[in-house]
Amino acid sequence: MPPNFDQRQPVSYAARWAALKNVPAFIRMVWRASPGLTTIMIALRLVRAIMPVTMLWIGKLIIDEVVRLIGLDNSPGSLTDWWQSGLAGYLSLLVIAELGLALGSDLLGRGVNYTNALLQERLVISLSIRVMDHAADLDLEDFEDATFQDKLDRARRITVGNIPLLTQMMALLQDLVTVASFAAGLVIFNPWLVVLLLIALIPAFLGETHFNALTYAMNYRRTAERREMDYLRMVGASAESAKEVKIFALNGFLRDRFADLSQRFYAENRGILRRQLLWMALLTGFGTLSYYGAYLWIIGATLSGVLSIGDLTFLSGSFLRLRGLLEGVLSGFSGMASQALRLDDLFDYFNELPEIASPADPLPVPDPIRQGFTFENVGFRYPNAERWAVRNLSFTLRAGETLALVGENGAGKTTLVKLLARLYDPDEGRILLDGRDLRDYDLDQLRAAMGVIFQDFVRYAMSAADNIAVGRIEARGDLPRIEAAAQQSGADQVISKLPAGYEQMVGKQFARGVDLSGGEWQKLAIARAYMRHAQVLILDEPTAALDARSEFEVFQHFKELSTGKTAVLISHRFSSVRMADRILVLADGRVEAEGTHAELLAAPGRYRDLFELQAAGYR
Ligand SMILES: Nc1ncnc2c1ncn2[C@@H]1O[C@H](COP(=O)(O)OP(=O)(O)OP(=O)(O)O)[C@@H](O)[C@H]1O
Repeated sequence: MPPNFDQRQPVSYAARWAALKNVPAFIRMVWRASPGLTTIMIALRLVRAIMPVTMLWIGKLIIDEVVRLIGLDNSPGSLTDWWQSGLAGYLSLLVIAELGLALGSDLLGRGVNYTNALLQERLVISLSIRVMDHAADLDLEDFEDATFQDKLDRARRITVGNIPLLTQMMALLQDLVTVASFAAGLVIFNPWLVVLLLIALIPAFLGETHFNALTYAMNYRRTAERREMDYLRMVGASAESAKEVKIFALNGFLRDRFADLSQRFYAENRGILRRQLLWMALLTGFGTLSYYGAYLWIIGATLSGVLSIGDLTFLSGSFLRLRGLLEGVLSGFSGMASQALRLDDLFDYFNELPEIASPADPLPVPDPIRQGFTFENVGFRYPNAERWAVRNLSFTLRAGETLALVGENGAGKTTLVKLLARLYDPDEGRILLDGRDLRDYDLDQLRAAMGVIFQDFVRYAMSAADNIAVGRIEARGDLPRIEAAAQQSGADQVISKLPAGYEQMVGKQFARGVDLSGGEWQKLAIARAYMRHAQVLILDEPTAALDARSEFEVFQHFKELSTGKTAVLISHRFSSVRMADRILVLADGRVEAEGTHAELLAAPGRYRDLFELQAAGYR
């Protein structure tokens, strides 16, 4: 196994910021996950946002009132005297209000955390469901594309665990409102204070952004080296490589290579850090100067009586908090940009649209099918494949017949079945059902009319009953029907040996699961086909792991149960194939010969050769 280190391609600084474009769509997703919780969350955050300025303002009123009371002639001495004099009524109200706000702020904080946790859960659930639903709509072809698989994998990973962007976005909203409320407070006293504040912050902010961009660009430029360093670190100290590193005494080599790379990195990084140190010292110094300029004005105005002592505390408090808040807002945007970048994967995935779908005005699938399916010069190539999997394929699958497909590995048998079930559409030619193109029919009805069991059927880590019920999931609660299907495929014998019978959990993924042999799994899978009243039954070699007797029995059952139905079976065993009404011999994606077993054996050709080869093995 290759050492596991982050292989994601990084993006440029500009692209990172551009990812903020995803935020509106993200907000819609949050809203859709839970309109109620989103509203409560925003309301709580908004109330919380204006609390700091309100508390500071009441603090100012308290100080002004205290100063006024102290200045009174004959002011009472102790707190009790004050209380009895009735002079401190307004002050008491203010203090109670301040206390109430402090308690309320705590409570609100907890409310925000609670709502946030619930909303996170709702969002993860709703996104996971959307990812699953969307996967069900997409074409099989998409799943065979490596780029798409990466996309799907990353989209799925986003929906596991918390989504930090949600919390970041809400916290940023709250901080922005708090900033606005403090700034409004400053404007009331003197609009120039806001200007001074901006002068104090903007140069430092620009400087910080510039150096962040430089560091980011350096990391971006050195991606290859950084990944090599990660790789060396992994190989140098991991369980997978420990054996070889010891045997070949590679430690010194790996360490020197790592040290060499990191030294170059270090030198460049130090250069940036030095310049940052100088510039930032200057710019923040400038900021501090204008901050104290504002402070000077505030003190001056207080001394000259324009401002009260309460105003002084309010303004200096506001100034101090605004500085911290604005820095937080700026880094909040930057954090949001990185998180929003991860959403690209999710949106890319959601933007992928299926090509195989029902037409606008679909035909109903005929019941019963009268003529059957006709392949007319069908050609199909898998995505990104050079070779045609099938080409110039022409034949008819007649309604009511049992057709066997034979051919060597890679001849195109499974591909033919996938085309028949419209898991893919042909690239050339067409497939007709009762004279009309397969693409004109309702896709859901078409799939419902077919029971296909593939050679690589899924082994569900669920109960034995559910493993059969997946063939017709609506009938999951219908045990007699499940039992009948099991009996028809021979799965009933497997299930009777399980400790918990039909309720037995199979597969080893979960505790209490009992694993089955390949042949036993196949019997469960084949029962799925009998769960549906399909007009067309297809068994694509799901019997490979069955012993000869079981396969014979399975196919005999299949033949009996498919009387009057259209059936296709794929097998490499001639004992099974010969039961079919007609046999198609495929080679290189085309029909090479067709006929009954007897007809095909009578003439020289691939069928006879293969048959004799197999027969020789048993002699
Ligand atoms: N998902 C895929 N992507 C690319 N090529 C594929 C894919 N599946 C099959 N092929 C190719 O298409 C050709 C036909 O494959 P197909 O699976 O239809 O053969 P088959 O006759 O069913 O073979 P087998 O007897 O081994 O099951 C082969 O050359 C195969 O390599």
